[in-house]
Amino acid sequence: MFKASEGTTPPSVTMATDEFKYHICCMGAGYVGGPTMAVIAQRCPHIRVCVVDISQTQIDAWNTDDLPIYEPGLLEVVKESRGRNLFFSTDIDSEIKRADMVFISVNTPTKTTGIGAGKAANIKNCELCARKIAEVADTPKVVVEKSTVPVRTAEAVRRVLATNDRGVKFQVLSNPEFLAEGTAMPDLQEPSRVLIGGMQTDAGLAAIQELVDVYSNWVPKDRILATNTWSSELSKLVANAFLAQRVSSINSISALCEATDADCSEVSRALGYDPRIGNKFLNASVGFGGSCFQKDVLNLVYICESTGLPEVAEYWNQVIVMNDHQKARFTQLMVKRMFNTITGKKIAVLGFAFKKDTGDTRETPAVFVCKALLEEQARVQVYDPQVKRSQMFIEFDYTCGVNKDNTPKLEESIVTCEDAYSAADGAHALAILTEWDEFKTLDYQRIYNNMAKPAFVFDGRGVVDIEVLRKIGFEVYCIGKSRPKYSLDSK
Ligand SMILES: NC(=O)c1ccc[n+]([C@@H]2O[C@H](COP(=O)([O-])OP(=O)(O)OC[C@H]3O[C@@H](n4cnc5c(N)ncnc54)[C@H](O)[C@@H]3O)[C@@H](O)[C@H]2O)c1
Ligand SMILES: O=c1ccn([C@@H]2O[C@H](COP(=O)(O)OP(=O)(O)O[C@H]3O[C@H](CO)[C@@H](O)[C@H](O)[C@H]3O)[C@@H](O)[C@H]2O)c(=O)[nH]1
Repeated sequence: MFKASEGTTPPSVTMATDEFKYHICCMGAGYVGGPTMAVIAQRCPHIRVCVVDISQTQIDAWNTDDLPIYEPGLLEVVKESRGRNLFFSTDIDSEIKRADMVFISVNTPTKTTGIGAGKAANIKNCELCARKIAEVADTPKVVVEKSTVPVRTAEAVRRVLATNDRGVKFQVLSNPEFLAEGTAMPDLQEPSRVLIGGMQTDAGLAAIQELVDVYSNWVPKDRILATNTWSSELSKLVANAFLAQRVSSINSISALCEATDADCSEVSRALGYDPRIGNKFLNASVGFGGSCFQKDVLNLVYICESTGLPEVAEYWNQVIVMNDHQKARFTQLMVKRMFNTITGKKIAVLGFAFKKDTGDTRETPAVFVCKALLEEQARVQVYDPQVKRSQMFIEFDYTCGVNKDNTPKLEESIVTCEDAYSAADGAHALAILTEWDEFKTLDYQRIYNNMAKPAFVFDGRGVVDIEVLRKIGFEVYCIGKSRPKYSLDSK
C-alpha cells in the first residue's frame, strides 16, 4: 500500500497490516481528516490509521512531502507516522472492510440549489459515506461523524447503515471537531475538549467508551466529554455560532469606534479583563471568513426556521448580516477616501487567505473586497505567502461566481506578486486583508517611496503601527480606529 515516491518519507518501522489489533479508517482526506488522523496515528502507534478519499490527487499529495494543505507543524507529524501506522489510500472498500472504527470527515457545504438553498448544509457526502459503509462492511463497526452536520444527522446515517444486507451491527457516534486552521496541530494535540455523543444504550455507551479509549492515549480524561448524540451534534453548530457572534459583535462596535474616536482595541482590552467575557475573539476585522462560520451559522438559522422558531433564526441571522456589512463597509471606505474613484488605480492587496498561517481561501473576506475593487475598475496587485494564483481564481468563481467568461478582463485586472514590495510598487493604496506576521515587519518607508501619492493604507486586520506609518507620510485607515484629522469628512 505505501508507495515510495519522490519526497516520501520511508517507514521507520514496518509492521504488517494484520499485526495491528485495531484499525481506523477515515473517509475524507481534507483539512480535518488529514491532520486529525495524523495526530491519532502519532499518539497511538498501536493503531493502524488509513485516510481514504475519492480524490486520487488529494491522496497522492498526502503521500509526498508537498501536502495538499498548509498547516504549521503538520508535515513533521505526518512524516513521523506515515508508512508506520498512518496511510493514505483510494482503496476505500478494503479500508472500510478492515476497520473497527470509521470516521466520516467529508465536506458538508451550504446547499446551492433546491430546498434550503443558501442556508441548509448539504449532507450528501455523509450519506454517500454511510451508503458505502453499508454496502461493503461485513464486520461490526463504530461509525463516527466527524463532519459538522445538522442536528439529527446521525439518525439518517443510522438508517442508511441499517440497509446492510449481511446483518452487520453498527453504532453511530457524533464526535465534532473543534480545531481551527493555522493552529490545527496544537488544537489536536492539546484539545480544549473532545466531545463524544452516542446512544444512551448499553451498545451506545460501549461505542462511546471505544472512542474514549482512543483519545485517552493523549487527552486528559476530564477533557473528554461524553453526552447524547443530539446534544453533541448541536453543540458544534452552537460553538461556531457563539464564536462568529463575538466577531460580528466587536465588528459592529468597530464602526461605532471609528465614528466616535474611541479605539476598538482599547474597548476589547477593557472587555477582556472581565473573566465572564474573556479576552479571546475580540479582534475587530474586515470580517470573518473560512469554511465553517458562515456555513454553520446559516445551518443553525435554517434549522431554527424549519423547527418553527423564526425569532431565534432571525437573531442568529444578524451575525451574517453584520459580517456582510463589515466586508462592504471596508471597500466603501476605500473608495470614499480615495476621492470617490479608484478607476484605473493600482491597489495592493496584502493577504488573500481567510486568516494567517493557512492557505485556505474559502469564504475569505479578500475575495469580496477584490470583487468590489474590480467592479470599481481598479487594478489589483495581490500578494499572499501561501495562496497560489490558480486558487484565487477558483475562489472568485466558487464564492462570487466571478470567472473569465462573465468578467473577460479578470485575468489582466488581478496581478499576483512574489512579495509585498512588488505588490505595492506603484500602488495608490495598500489593503491589508490577512494578518500574516510578515506584514508587521515590512519596510514601510521603502514601500511608501515606491507608491503613488497620497499613499493610502487600509488595514483590515489591525496589523500596522498607525503612528509610525503616519509619520512616514501614509494616510492610514484602520478598522475600529479613529480616522485621520486631515480628512474633510471624519465620518
Ligand atoms: N476546515 C476546518 O477547519 C474544520 C474544522 C472543524 C470541522 N470541520 C468540518 O469537517 C468537515 C470536513 O471539512 P474539511 O475542511 O476537512 O473539508 P475538505 O473539503 O477539506 O475535505 C473533505 C474531503 O472529503 C472528500 N470526500 C467527499 N466525499 C467523499 C466520499 N464520499 N468518500 C471519501 N471522501 C470524500 C473530498 O474529496 C475532500 O478531500 C466539514 O463538515 C467541516 O464543516 C472543518
Ligand atoms: O477575534 C477574531 C477572531 C477571528 N476572526 C476571524 O474569524 C474567522 C475564523 O477564525 P478562526 O475561528 O480562528 O478559524 P477557523 O479555522 O474558521 O475555526 C473555526 O471554525 C472551525 C470549523 O468549524 C472550528 O472547528 C473552530 O473551533 C473555529 O474557531 C477568520 O477569518 C478570522 O480572521 C476575527 O475576525 N476576529
